[in-house]
Amino acid sequence: MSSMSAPPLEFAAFPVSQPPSQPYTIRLCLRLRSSPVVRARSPAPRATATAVSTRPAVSLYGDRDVVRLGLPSKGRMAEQTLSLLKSCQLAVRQLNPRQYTADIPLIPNLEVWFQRPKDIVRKLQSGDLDLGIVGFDIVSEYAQDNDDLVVVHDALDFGHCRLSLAVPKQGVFENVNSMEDLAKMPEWTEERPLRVVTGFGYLGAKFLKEKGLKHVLLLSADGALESFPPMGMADAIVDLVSSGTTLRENNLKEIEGSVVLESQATLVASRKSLHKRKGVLDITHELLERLEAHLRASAELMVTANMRGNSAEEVAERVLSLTSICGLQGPTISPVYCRHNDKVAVEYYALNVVVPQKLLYKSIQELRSIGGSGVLVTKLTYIFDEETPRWRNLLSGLGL
Ligand SMILES: Nc1ncnc2c1ncn2[C@@H]1O[C@H](COP(=O)(O)OP(=O)(O)OP(=O)(O)O)[C@@H](O)[C@H]1O
Ligand SMILES: O=P(O)(O)OC[C@H]1O[C@H](OP(=O)(O)OP(=O)(O)O)[C@H](O)[C@@H]1O
Ligand SMILES: [Mg+2]
Repeated sequence: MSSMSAPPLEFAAFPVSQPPSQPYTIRLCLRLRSSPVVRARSPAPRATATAVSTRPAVSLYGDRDVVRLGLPSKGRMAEQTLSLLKSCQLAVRQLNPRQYTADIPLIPNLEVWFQRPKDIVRKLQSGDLDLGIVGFDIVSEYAQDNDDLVVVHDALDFGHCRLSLAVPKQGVFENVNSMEDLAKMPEWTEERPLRVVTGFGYLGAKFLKEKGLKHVLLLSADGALESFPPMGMADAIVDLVSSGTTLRENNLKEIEGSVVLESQATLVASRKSLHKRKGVLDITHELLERLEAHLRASAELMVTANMRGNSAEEVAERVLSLTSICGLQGPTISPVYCRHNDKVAVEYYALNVVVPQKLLYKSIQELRSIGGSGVLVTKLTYIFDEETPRWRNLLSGLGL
């Protein structure tokens, strides 16, 4: 668990028109950490002999030929990202675990950079990265609805979680079961607003405004948020939920309509890079094809079985009568030739069929019931379709 960032009022939602010391009602005009308002509240720096700039590093967009992919350097997404790429034959080669750079030998013109998830989004926006794998929550929070970033694959099938508001189960919230109930509570006033702590200032503020909450003070922290209400430091939280265990263990509950956003890992790209940097579009195409084909394949298994029969058609009739087996286009049935009394004969047919993983056992039982034997089951690496709709959508979104 990471520690809380201090101070929690970093993006307190005070109105622009009033100084922060006055009573405030949320107007949802957030000042993020490095905002002028926050800086204006710190004492002015003393003049020193050396001028030190604290501006963010500035990139020179056009300065490189190599394409850059940002991957999470830490946290729960890091390992799963590498393992997904490995399953797509795109193993990442990192010479030293402390190095932030690596490569994927199969794609020569690609550099991998390990970064914190939010920095992946920021660097995609600044042009220092071209592609990245990061949770949709982070994309939505840090890209803030502008269209510099393009989500190339929105469902990489790991890092599933939701961003949700939660309140204590007991006390004033005991009978609060929906966002409407929360918005109607008389307890929250200009003088005593509902204090909501979150690491998602942009999404949190937008959501609370959409839900019609009037008197809200948004507080910023980025770890162990579930401890804030029991410690009396906040009334509610907006945080990620996966199994729900952390909420439950801290006596918090989600309420109806409290989900801000559903999230999982995504492949994102910089729109500008897709348009302008040589090689980005081709690499994106290859990554997308491999990821889609692999994810599709990972839900299926290839089943091979021997079937006794008089003809391929007769075997096909029996197989197609089964409910669990239909294959991608239908089963492939081919004769198995063997020598019988010096003559080549066909007694068996080999059946090849792709079966959904969850129907495997049922298919085996059904195959046996129609005379199937010697059943082999193989994992599939890829199922490539003719063209991925995501690629078509990407091109049309780019106007290509
Ligand atoms: N409980 C969870 N279950 C599944 N996925 C999660 C969960 N919490 C977060 N995620 C996803 O994983 C991403 C990274 O979360 P993680 O907790 O590893 O990093 P972090 O919160 O930024 O860092 P840290 O927890 O080390 O402060 C999140 O942005 C989200 O997409
Ligand atoms: O619903 P659950 O499965 O219990 O998961 C939810 C918790 O997971 C994340 O915390 P994390 O472990 O990343 O710690 P953090 O608060 O320090 O980020 C998230 O911020 C929640 O606290
Ligand atoms: Mg975390």
